[in-house]
Amino acid sequence: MTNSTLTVQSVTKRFKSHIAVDRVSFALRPGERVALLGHNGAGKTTLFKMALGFLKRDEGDIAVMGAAPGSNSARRVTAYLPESVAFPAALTGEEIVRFYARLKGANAGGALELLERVGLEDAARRRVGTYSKGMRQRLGLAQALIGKPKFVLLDEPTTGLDPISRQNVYELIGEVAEQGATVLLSSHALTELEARTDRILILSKGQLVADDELGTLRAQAGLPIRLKVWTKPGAVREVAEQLGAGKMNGTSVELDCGLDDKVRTLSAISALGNLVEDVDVHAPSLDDVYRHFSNTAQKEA
Ligand SMILES: Nc1ncnc2c1ncn2[C@@H]1O[C@H](COP(=O)(O)OP(=O)(O)OP(=O)(O)O)[C@@H](O)[C@H]1O
Repeated sequence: MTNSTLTVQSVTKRFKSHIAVDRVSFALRPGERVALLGHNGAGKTTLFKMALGFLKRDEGDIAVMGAAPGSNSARRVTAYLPESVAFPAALTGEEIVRFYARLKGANAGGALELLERVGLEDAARRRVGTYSKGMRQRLGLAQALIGKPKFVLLDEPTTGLDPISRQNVYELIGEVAEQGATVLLSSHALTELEARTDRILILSKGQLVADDELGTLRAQAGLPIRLKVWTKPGAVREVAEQLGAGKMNGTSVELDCGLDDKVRTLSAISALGNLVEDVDVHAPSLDDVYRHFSNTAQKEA
């Protein structure tokens, strides 16, 4: 546990009689990119606020690199990007990053590089009041990353960003993690997280209902793999019969198989030779995995 960037041990937070976070435990290691997922009101922001020291927990323990959240040593290593960032409209992007660099005792050159890294070099001398929402969000990310933080908390960092900017944000997150920082981000945009995070945490009604790599969660969920077999013209029925498959249309046959059965099924398809033109293999998506764990938790509740 001493090696962890963030340690959360059996943490509970109540608002009057409502339990917002319920006995949650996990630990994050250096260099991990972790997605925190959950329905509206699941407790994600409450957990963030406790890790930042903005809110006191009712039970359990939280430590940021061994220090109490909100303490000087925790604040020195922590960066936070809230879902909506606000900056003084009259200042330019460059003035803002210079200001934060001074505040954090960081090098101004590095801060200006970050401004470039988020694609704001051309707008650096423009007043923030003229920035679009996406530009303000990117400025927020640059500001958060000043001073090479070790623990980076990002609350829906890609909301309001266009596809290229989203890609840039994930590239930057990847670079920061490669340098050893732990990135914990909350998001509802599951598709874009799939290949860009190392670990998934799912909260449901305040409880942590899943915590692992996507591949492991897929295996735990036991969801089927979907295969779509494109056939030679006129061969759909024969291929469907040979594979004992259910669904078919004019040009393709669809079938589901378990993870254990994937190789055997692909061999059976391959044995059909030139009756088959192509095969698409769809592993369960993060959306499917998320739905599985959330629905299971709701049913158990
Ligand atoms: N200050 C507060 N006072 C009372 N209840 C609160 C307070 N803050 C949060 N809650 C409640 O705690 C629960 C968890 O809220 P939280 O904001 O952590 O959810 P979330 O997962 O971040 O949701 P979203 O995806 O909508 O941002 C909700 O039921 C919310 O209404």
